[in-house]
Amino acid sequence: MAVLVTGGAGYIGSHTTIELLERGEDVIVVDNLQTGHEKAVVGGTFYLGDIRDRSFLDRVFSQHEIEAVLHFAASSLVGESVEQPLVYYENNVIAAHTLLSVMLDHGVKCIVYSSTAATYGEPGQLPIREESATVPTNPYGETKLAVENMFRWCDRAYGLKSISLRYFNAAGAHPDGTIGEDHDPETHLIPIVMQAALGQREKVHIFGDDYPTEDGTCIRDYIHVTDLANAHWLALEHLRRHHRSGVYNLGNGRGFSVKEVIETVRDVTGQPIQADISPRRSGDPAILIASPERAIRELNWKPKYDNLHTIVETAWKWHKAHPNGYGD
Ligand SMILES: NC(=O)c1ccc[n+]([C@@H]2O[C@H](COP(=O)([O-])OP(=O)(O)OC[C@H]3O[C@@H](n4cnc5c(N)ncnc54)[C@H](O)[C@@H]3O)[C@@H](O)[C@H]2O)c1
Ligand SMILES: O=c1ccn([C@@H]2O[C@H](COP(=O)(O)OP(=O)(O)O[C@H]3O[C@H](CO)[C@H](O)[C@H](O)[C@H]3O)[C@@H](O)[C@H]2O)c(=O)[nH]1
Repeated sequence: MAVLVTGGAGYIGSHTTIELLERGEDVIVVDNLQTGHEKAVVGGTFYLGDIRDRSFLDRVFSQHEIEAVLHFAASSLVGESVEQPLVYYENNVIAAHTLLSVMLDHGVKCIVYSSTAATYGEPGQLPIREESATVPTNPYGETKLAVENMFRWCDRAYGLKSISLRYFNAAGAHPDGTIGEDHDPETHLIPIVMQAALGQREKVHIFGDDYPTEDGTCIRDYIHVTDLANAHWLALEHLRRHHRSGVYNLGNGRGFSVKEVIETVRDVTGQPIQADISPRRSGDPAILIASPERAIRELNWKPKYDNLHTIVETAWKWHKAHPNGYGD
């Protein structure tokens, strides 16, 4: 039996593919490479194709005996989602609908899903627990939540079992430095600061220093991509054993400000890194910190890279060796 990974050529999907291969799983990756890289897929069977294409998916499900799906494929830029909501409804919601109906046609009833802290919107209380209100403030979070809800109803109607993993800020790279984050355009803070350390950007723009935090900059909960990958394996095992759907936060439960992140990158890289204060980026909540208690308790998840310094070190190893990402 095989595990199908949609979006397995992307940042988090490629790290999870390695984790699955190391666990002895038979892995099938499907990706249309809209933001992913074939070079990031280091094993398993790769199919170039789009999950919105029902006949393509049908062929993959007919050729392999698929037991479960890990669903990463999506569009995931918050700003872009505000400008092009219909693109997000199509690639996140309609695509998930196609995937689910093909899965059910082939009797596959087990899925682990990449959800996000963006499903919560502006948090009412910290740390954020899974039962906190979900009021997304952008189409990205809205479409991710819509798919979680689709799973809930499909469990009731068809017995589909799903685990939705709400990641906070994915960061870092595989500790061996062979795969890492490569997005174009890059919008995430840590790779942007790395680009400044490499001299590829003159400076980092800090989006606002008038937030209600100690140093005025936004606070986020950075979680290592390898710890996310491991959580997917644990979620899959949980579904295999308990056949019970659930929603889990994945974060370290500790927050760091934008200024603290930049300072840590200065420390790790030894580069001075210029930064200026720019206007706020619209839609940024001041503080997002997870309560990861449920995942620790129920999935037996133990994040290994739980300090920012180590997270940044792994990112630096990747960026230093691959200054042009997979284009090298
Ligand atoms: N990076 C983060 O901090 C973060 C945080 C929360 C949630 N997520 C979610 O995790 C998942 C992976 O994120 P990532 O950062 O690895 O993104 P990514 O863009 O690197 O990976 C997404 C992959 O999916 C592929 N893809 C997109 N649409 C497709 C389609 N229609 N058919 C086939 N392949 C398609 C892309 O080519 C890419 O390889 C996404 O669902 C994202 O919403 C990411
Ligand atoms: O050049 C930059 C880039 C980012 N930031 C700041 O750094 C923090 C982190 O920003 P990222 O873009 O790295 O991450 P986000 O917190 O915006 O987004 C992440 O968390 C979201 C959930 O809220 C989504 O899941 C999204 O996919 C995921 O990347 C934010 O305060 C942002 O304003 C800067 O100051 N300058």
